[in-house]
Amino acid sequence: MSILITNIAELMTQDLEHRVLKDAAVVVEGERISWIGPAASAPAADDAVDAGRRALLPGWVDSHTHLLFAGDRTAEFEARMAGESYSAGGIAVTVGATRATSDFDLTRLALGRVAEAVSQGTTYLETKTGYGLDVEQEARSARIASTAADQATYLGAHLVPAGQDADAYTDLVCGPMLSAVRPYVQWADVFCEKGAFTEDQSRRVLQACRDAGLGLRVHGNQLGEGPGVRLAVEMGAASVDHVNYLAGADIDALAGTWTGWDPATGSGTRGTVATCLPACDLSTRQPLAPARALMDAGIQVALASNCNPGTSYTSSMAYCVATAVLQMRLSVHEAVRAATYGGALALHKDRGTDADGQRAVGSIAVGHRADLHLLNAPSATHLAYRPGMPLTYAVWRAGVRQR
Ligand SMILES: N=CN[C@@H](CCC(=O)O)C(=O)O
Ligand SMILES: [Zn+2]
Repeated sequence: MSILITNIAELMTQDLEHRVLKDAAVVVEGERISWIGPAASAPAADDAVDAGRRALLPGWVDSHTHLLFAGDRTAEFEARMAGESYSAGGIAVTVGATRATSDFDLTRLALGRVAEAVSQGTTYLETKTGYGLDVEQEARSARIASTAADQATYLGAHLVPAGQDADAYTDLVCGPMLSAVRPYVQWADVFCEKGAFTEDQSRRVLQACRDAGLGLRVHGNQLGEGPGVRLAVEMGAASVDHVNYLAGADIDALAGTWTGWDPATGSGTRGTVATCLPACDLSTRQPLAPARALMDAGIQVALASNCNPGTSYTSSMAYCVATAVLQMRLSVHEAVRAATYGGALALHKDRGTDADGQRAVGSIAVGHRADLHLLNAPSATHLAYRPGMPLTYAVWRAGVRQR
């Protein structure tokens, strides 16, 4: 079954050549993109969709979410808006509510959040554990995460549960808890921050998870300068996320990880992606991550929602893109790239076509997964020009129309 999407006013491919095509068409065959080019020379297909002179982008790739949670933290948000500052301690409230929720309800909540994200143009997403914090509960969250999201991350090292010794809990995270979640996850993450895990504890977690075959990610430099970014670089993490408080040495260290990668071909060794989370920065009233300076230093940047009940209760990637343009000084093309190709880089899904069956996401190119987002607007510029407007018109995920 093939579908021709034609009459596209602007096709923002986010491919390696950064092509933006006018008056374009795309053919989808099954789950893959089989042709892109000028609408005038498009081949025939089984079915046709008239894009009505709208803009077509890759679906959003949300590389950082925490969707496995129950409960409510409205009061904490209200207190923050009244002047309180965010602290990691609020995580414990969500842990209590999550533990008290049945498998059925936790699954329903997670799937509902994925559906919400997809309805706004997200077509590929990662989600994390981290609100279970004991062996049984983390394994349950990992199992549900593996069915709800495209990729799952183990975040047993999110917070030391009240009353437990931090080093003893770190041993648990590195030992029995890791064994229990291992069948369900591709990645491990650690919250390396004052009030969460120290540099040494974080390194131990990352080493154990790397030895178990997991890829690595780090929550770092969110609430103050600290060792998170440099630890992520030292450990070869795929991404370090938040990156609000950076010293010059942090930027240099991240930039150094990208010297073996060729952006023109997308080949070579990927470095550590700096993942900026603008919705979280606004909700916690932290300074916005310096996305402009990171890009200018040659670092690959991703934008992600960080959807979670504490610091960022939104899965709107369009909101993140608008903020990145309006306040972080990225161009529209750069912001959309960070929210699509950047996320794919952070999740190691930027490569792969027919030959290996891996199917890249986050860019529109032949052989890539047909993850497409048709805006109800003639250009991607409208994402920042009309912030907060419902601009998602149609979404295809792996070739299947979602809305
Ligand atoms: N910073 C650590 N973890 C989450 C927030 C978790 C929470 O407060 O529930 C984040 O990425 O912002
Ligand atoms: Zn997070």
